[in-house]
Amino acid sequence: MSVYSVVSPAQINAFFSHYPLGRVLGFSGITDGIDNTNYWVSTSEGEFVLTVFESISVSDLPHFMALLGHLAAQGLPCPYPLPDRQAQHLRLLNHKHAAVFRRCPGRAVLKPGMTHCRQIGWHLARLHQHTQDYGFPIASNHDLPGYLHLFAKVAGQLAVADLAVIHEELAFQAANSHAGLPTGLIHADPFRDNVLFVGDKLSGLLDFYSAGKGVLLLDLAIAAADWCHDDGIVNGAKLAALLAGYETLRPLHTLERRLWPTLLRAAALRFWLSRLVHQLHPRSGAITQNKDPGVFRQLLCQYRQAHRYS
Ligand SMILES: Nc1ncnc2c1ncn2[C@@H]1O[C@H](COP(=O)(O)OP(=O)(O)OP(=O)(O)O)[C@@H](O)[C@H]1O
Ligand SMILES: N[C@@H](CCO)C(=O)O
Repeated sequence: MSVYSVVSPAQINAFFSHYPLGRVLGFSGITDGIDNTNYWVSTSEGEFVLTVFESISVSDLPHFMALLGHLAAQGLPCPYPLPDRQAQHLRLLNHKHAAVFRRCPGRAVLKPGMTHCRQIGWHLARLHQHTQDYGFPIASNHDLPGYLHLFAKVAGQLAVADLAVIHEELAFQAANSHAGLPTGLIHADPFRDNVLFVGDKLSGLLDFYSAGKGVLLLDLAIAAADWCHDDGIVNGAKLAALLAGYETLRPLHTLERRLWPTLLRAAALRFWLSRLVHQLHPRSGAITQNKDPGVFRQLLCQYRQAHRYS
């Protein structure tokens, strides 16, 4: 998260007065993440997170709020928007839509081990199972047109060597369609900073604002891109643990197994491109993060090398 919308104590107090959540005792901006503005808020009733939505379209927001309610009702460890005194889940703050969530226990694990990789795999399978019949109306942009859209934003500013890798990879992805793979609701951003653990137990799966209908296996490939390497060096044992955790609940189909190396490459390409967009077109904000795009270039090159010899 970054803080783009700066709010005053008076605004926070006024905002929270619409909720039956007690008296505000203090608040501070959260620096993790990129897309929305988040604040920790302590009240006399407990610990909360206030999210000010910065870029999600107003027409999409109710769908995300309903999805979070559905996931929580299914017993997934996901924060859901708390209702205000009028039973509304969204309110305006500084002319932007905002919502309040209970703060989940736990911390993000920055150096995950096998158990963590296994658990995120298992929870993604659980997410996919519990949303099988959930009609989510938003399509994921994790597909070739989405990659091309991101690439168009940065192509003019890239080094020749990077352009060559990206062009080759886009051509490879175009020639290896994901058609026929099982689809459903995907989280699309199951990065380490969106997952909390208490000890070795997963206690929070956060940030569903990239979710959409897409290829299920992409969720695993995206998780692999963030969880299954050690400082940019692919860790095969962690990849195996991620897959094993997932397959405990949902064994992969033959086509999914065949396309796994292709999807690993797609996920690395996607986050290389999206981080380049953030780096080369930064948004202004009071506290903002810039994450390294290079790690995904490095992963993509390793995946390509491994795929060539597989
Ligand atoms: N309900 C919650 N409980 C505990 N921590 C939370 C909660 N909601 C958000 N956070 C914290 O705030 C951070 C940012 O939240 P979130 O990931 O939703 O923001 P974002 O800007 O949408 O991020 P991203 O760039 O990953 O899309 C999380 O990494 C987590 O540390
Ligand atoms: N998790 C993504 C940002 C998602 O918007 C990244 O680290 O690049």
